[in-house]
Amino acid sequence: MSATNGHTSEGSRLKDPSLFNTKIVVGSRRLDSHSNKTFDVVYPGDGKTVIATIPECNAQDVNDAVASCRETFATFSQTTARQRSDMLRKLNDLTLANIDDLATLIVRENGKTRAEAVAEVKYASSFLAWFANMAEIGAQGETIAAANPNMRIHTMRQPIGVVACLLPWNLPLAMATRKIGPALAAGCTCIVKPAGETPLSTLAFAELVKRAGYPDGCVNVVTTLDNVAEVGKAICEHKHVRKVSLTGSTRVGKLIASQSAGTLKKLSMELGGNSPVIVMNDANLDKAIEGVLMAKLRTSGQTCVAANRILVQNGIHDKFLAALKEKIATYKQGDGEDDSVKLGPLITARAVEKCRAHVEDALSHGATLAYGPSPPPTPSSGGFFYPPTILTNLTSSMLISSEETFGPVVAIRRFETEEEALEIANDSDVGLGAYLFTTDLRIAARMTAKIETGMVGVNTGMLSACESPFGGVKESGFGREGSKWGMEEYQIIKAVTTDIS
Ligand SMILES: NC(=O)C1=CN([C@@H]2O[C@H](COP(=O)(O)OP(=O)(O)OC[C@H]3O[C@@H](n4cnc5c(N)ncnc54)[C@H](OP(=O)(O)O)[C@@H]3O)[C@@H](O)[C@H]2O)C=CC1
Ligand SMILES: O=C(O)CCCC(=O)O
Repeated sequence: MSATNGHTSEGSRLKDPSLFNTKIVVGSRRLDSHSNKTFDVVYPGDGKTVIATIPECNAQDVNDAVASCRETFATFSQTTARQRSDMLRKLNDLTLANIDDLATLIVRENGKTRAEAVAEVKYASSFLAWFANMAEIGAQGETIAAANPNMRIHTMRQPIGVVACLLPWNLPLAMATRKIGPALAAGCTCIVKPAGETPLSTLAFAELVKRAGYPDGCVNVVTTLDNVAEVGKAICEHKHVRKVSLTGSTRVGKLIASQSAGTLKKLSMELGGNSPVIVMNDANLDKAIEGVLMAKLRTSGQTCVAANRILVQNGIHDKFLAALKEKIATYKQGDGEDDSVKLGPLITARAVEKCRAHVEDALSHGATLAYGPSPPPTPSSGGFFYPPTILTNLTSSMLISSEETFGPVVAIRRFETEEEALEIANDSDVGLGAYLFTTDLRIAARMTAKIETGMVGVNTGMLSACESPFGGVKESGFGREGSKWGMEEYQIIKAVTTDIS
């Protein structure tokens, strides 16, 4: 890669440069990898500036990190739920106190706009606050009415052990706290692997974990880009890792599941989506446009709940399209630090290429380009940008109907009846999010019950909140994050039976 090496000055962008960390975390130590190799983190906004050089880990680094997590688990698992609640509150205070620096790191490693990065830190913080509250509530056991009068049965909830948190690059800090927060609340210790593209916010967060007073080894971090196959396998096959939580693609989810089978780990899989949006004739047009743009363009279209197939009923189709074109034209694309910019770049040149391939495939199968450049642009040297694009006349035969695009491409399909919309929406191997716009409560009640996804937004383009269970069905995975169920994923239920005769 041709690169401008700018990372020596990168830390000076932060108010607290000591949050700019480029070493892995193993217990009290900040280390290079056993491999002595490194990889570069590149700023997606120009596609060439190297903002950090990070250790390329191998299986030995994983083993060291797990050993440290295991050693700490012996004592950390014995802390009280109230102590863990207090520690998480302190960690949340530190996260919010460093919101500007964390947002800067997210803008630089991911490319999203500063407003989005600040929103992400707040979202990340909400999981810490939520699980600080849940630490005590979620630790409660139950008394069971035993059939045998001589027996007393009660349950206790205990931390499952060392957990692995495998993070995506699209919301690097929020997905870190959505996993690390409940793990620490439950009394687990964590080996965290951020995505290779976005390790900096995780490494900064690990420093805050230390400052919050957590024992060394509660949160260890290993980093990799090119050696992810070896590192991922070492984590999944390690007998002392008892649980893996992944947010990533369905392809990688299947790999992790098969690699974890030999040690029968508990798994949480938050995988890819292909979210349908259904806009009914009676929808409030302003709300539908606002919701579609939110669901489509957040993080430049790179979320697993991004609207991928926009199904619009015939009676409102043309009005909807005209309003959408007008509104999308106001989305300025560019450098995330520019306040007037609403859309940042994509994460890599590969992501730009995926958008181009989806648009080209749709056009070759009869779609119409309603908005955006023609021909579809290829990755250029000026950053990983793909311009906002609207396609109409989407059909099932197009790639975009079966694969998430992960970019700012809005693909619209007409439908006539409620049944037809449901059939198209459910014609997918995955089922994570779905959105419905209607002002008729009867339609909403019927359709939300029949949509095959883990989450449905009605008259909103935003499904995500720390208090709401996040997760999917079908090949979007299993397990729920956030909410009152999120901590259970990191616990075992132990039943204790006592003979009192
Ligand atoms: N649900 C979600 O939030 C996400 C969905 N995706 C989907 O995947 C598509 C492709 O994106 P891309 O980044 O290439 O996706 P990949 O499937 O290559 O990677 C997704 C994540 O899994 C990690 N990973 C890859 N291989 C392994 C492995 N063998 N063991 C453990 N972890 C692994 C990656 O880490 P690393 O970056 O270090 O390679 C990354 O964090 C996107 O267009 C999108 O559709 C992608 C990311 C997040
Ligand atoms: O998997 C993702 O894309 C990240 C989660 C998005 C969200 O929480 O809204």
